[in-house]
Amino acid sequence: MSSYLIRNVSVVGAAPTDLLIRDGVVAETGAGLTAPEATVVDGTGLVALPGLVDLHTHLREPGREDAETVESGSRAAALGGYTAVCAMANTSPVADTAGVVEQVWRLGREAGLVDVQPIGAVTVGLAGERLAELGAMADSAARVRIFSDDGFCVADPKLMRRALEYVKAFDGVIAQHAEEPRLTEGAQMHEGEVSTRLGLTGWPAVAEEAIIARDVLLAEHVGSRLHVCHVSTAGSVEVLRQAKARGVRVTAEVTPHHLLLTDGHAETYDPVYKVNPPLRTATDIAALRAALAEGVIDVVATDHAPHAVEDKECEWAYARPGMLGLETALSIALEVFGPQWDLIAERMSRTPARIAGLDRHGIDPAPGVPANLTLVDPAVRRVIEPAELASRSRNTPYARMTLPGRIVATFLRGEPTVLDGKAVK
Ligand SMILES: NC(=O)N[C@@H](CC(=O)O)C(=O)O
Ligand SMILES: [Zn+2]
Ligand SMILES: [Zn+2]
Repeated sequence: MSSYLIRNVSVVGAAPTDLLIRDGVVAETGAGLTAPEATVVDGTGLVALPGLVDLHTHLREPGREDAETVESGSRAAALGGYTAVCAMANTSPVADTAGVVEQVWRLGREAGLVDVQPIGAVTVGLAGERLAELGAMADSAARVRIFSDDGFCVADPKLMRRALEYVKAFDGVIAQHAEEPRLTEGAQMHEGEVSTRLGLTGWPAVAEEAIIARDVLLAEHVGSRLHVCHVSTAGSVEVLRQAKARGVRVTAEVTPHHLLLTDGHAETYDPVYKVNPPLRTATDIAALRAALAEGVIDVVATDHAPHAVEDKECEWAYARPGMLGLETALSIALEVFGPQWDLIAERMSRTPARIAGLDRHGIDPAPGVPANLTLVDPAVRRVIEPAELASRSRNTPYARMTLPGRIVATFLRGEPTVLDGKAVK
C-alpha cells in the first residue's frame, strides 16, 4: 500500500499540521513530519474533513443504468468529497431482497470509489402492502440497517408500526419519505402563493407534517428508531423539536436544495426545479437552516436523484421529480453556512455515519483512525458546468452558478479516489 504525506493542512479548521497516511490509516499527525517513501500532497490553504457520508443517494442500478450506475454515482460522490453513500432502494428490481441489496453492495465494492451501503425497501416492491424480508437483508453480506420506501411514503400506519418494531431487534432504522398521499394527489409544486398564481396543483406542507407527527408518535410508542428523509417545512421542524424534547428516537435530514432554493423557481417552468418534496418558501428555508445549526435537524443528505434527459427535459407536469446533489453538496453547505467546519463535519460526516452504523467513517483525522477523509479548498469559486459532472445525468439546478469550495482530494481507506480535483480511476 502507498503512503501519503499531506503537508500543512487544517484539520476541521484547526491550525495547520501534517498528516501521514499509511496502511489505510492516519499514521501520524504533527508539524514537520518526514516520510521519504510517501507521496507529498501540499495541503496549504486546504481543510481536511472526515470523508463525507450521504444517507440518501439514488444510484439507479439495477434498472436505470442510463441515468446512473453504482460506478458513475460513486465517482460523483468521491468528487463531492464523500467516502460513503447509502443507496436508496427504489431501483428496478426494487432492493427488497437479500439478493438485490447484495448485488448493489458488490457493485459498490467493485467500483471501489466510496463505500456503498444499500438501504433496503420496507415493503415488497415499494407497494406499501406487506413487509419486505427485512431480517434477511439485515443478515445478508450487505448488513442492511436502514430501510426506506423512499419515493413513496409508508402510508399505512399499521405497516409502519410493524416495520419500526421489526428493526428494533438489530438496531435498525426506518427512513420515512413523509408524504400523506391523499393530500398530494396530482401535486406539481409547493402549495402556496406561487402555485395559486401559476394554477398548478399544490403539495401542502401539512402532507409532510402530518406523517412526521404520526411517525414520531409511533416511534415513541414502540421505542424504535425513526429517520425522517428530506424535511422541507418550518412546521416539520416544530414537530421534530417537540419530539426530540420528549426523548423520541428520531433523526432528520435536510437536502442542500431545500436550504437554498425556493418555490419561486417554478415560475420558470424549468423541470430541473421539480423535486419531491417540492421547493418551499424563504420562511421554510430560514427555519431549516436554524434547525440544522441547532441540531433539531441532524444531517445534510443530498437526495441525489439523477434522471435521464427524456424524463427531465419535457413539460413540467410530465417530468420526474428529483435533482443531482453529490457533486455540489459541500459547496452549497459553504454557501449557506460559510466556513463553519465543525458544523459541516458534524452534519455531513460524523452524524450521518453514526445514524447509518458506518463505524469506520465520520471520524476526524487523527493517529490510528481509518484514512477516510477529504481535502477542501474553500478559497476557490467554481462555475458549475453540467457537462463536466461525473454523474451520467445532467439535472443539476446549479448549472452555470458560481459556488464556493472545491474538493481537491478524497481518500478511501488510505488510497486516493480523487487527486488534484480529478477522479483517480
Ligand atoms: N426526491 C425526488 O424528487 N425523487 C426521488 C425520490 C424521492 O426522494 O422521493 C427519485 O428517486 O427520483
Ligand atoms: Zn423521498
Ligand atoms: Zn430520495
